[in-house]
Amino acid sequence: MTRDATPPAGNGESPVQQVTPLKSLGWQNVFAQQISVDDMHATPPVRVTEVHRSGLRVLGEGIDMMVPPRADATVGDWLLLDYNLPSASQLLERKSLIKRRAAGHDRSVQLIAANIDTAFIVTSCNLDFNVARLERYIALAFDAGVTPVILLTKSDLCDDPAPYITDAEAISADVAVLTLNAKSDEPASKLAPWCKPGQTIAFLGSSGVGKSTLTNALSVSEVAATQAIREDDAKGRHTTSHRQLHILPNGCAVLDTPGVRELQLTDAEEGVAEVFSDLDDLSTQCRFNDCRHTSEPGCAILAALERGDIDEARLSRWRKLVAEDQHNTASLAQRRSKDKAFGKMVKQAKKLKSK
Ligand SMILES: Nc1nc2c(ncn2[C@@H]2O[C@H](COP(=O)(O)OP(=O)(O)OP(=O)(O)O)[C@@H](O)[C@H]2O)c(=O)[nH]1
Ligand SMILES: [Zn+2]
Repeated sequence: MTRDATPPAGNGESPVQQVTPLKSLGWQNVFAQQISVDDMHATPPVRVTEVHRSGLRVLGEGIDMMVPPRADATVGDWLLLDYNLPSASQLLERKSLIKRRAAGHDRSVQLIAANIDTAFIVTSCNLDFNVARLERYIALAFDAGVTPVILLTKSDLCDDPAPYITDAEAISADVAVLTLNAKSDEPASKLAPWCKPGQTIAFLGSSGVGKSTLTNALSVSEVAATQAIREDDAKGRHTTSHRQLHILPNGCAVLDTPGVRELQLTDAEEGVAEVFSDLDDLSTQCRFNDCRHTSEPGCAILAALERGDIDEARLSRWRKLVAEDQHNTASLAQRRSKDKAFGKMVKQAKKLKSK
């Protein structure tokens, strides 16, 4: 897969052209192709804009209602609304999906958000800035099929943002890096290339980095609550209570996710390989297929390290991400096979009972 850091091309719309209600909700050709014109009337498309325990809030053309909760849908998803039996509404195939391993002992996958076009990975020009965390978010975005853009906030609060920019730009040639003061009028103009009608964007990052401030800056009205930050530790308090999809005045949708503090990678092997594509390519030259690049003879990675061609710290972050991803993926596989075995047992027990 090749990528570049250029923003999405305009969908042919001119500024004067009216943005339809569906388009401002993020309706695109990839979804339209999944439904016939006749079905558009019988089962109109609706987008999941809020996820609550009691149900999903869906919006469509002239539609704003709650449908029963379902495990297979998340915020950002498109459903073909079945008026008679909303729980039977068809889930449309996704363009992208951000997921993560659920917290706690339950190792199930948690759906975070669907059909995001661009994820702004937000961090500030202060103690929050952490290359390893950025790499994780970027790997996750790549893996989800979402275009990542690094967004460095609070440029006004630091003497010189240049070192942050240099470090961020070194992460991947395929990821654009922006720096701004989220509290100024910069967000609208700097983010404009990605925030077009029909596009869905999201801000990911730690608490207090400015995600709500950015959403507010792009909106006419204040839609997301911001809260004062604790200056001493550069951490903010958690102010986002549930996931929401905000429709901006210009017809772009913002998915405002709760602060994802401890992001774990799940099945993100491809994303990790993309962020570290140089190391991944190099590893194909190792003598052994299953080389762990620790002490194996003929290891191309270790040879490059010795020559000083690769950065040791970056190599160790790569190793850590690969290991973490393998661990999470293995746990999931284990759980799935356990579930399968249990299902089989239940089936057999039922069979025996009915005999
Ligand atoms: N000076 C300055 N302050 C900023 C900037 N971005 C955010 N802030 C301030 O930082 C604090 C936290 O910003 P929020 O937008 O609430 O952060 P958040 O990422 O939404 O935080 P959570 O909702 O907890 O995830 C607020 O007081 C903002 O006004 C910036 O670029 N410059
Ligand atoms: Zn090797």
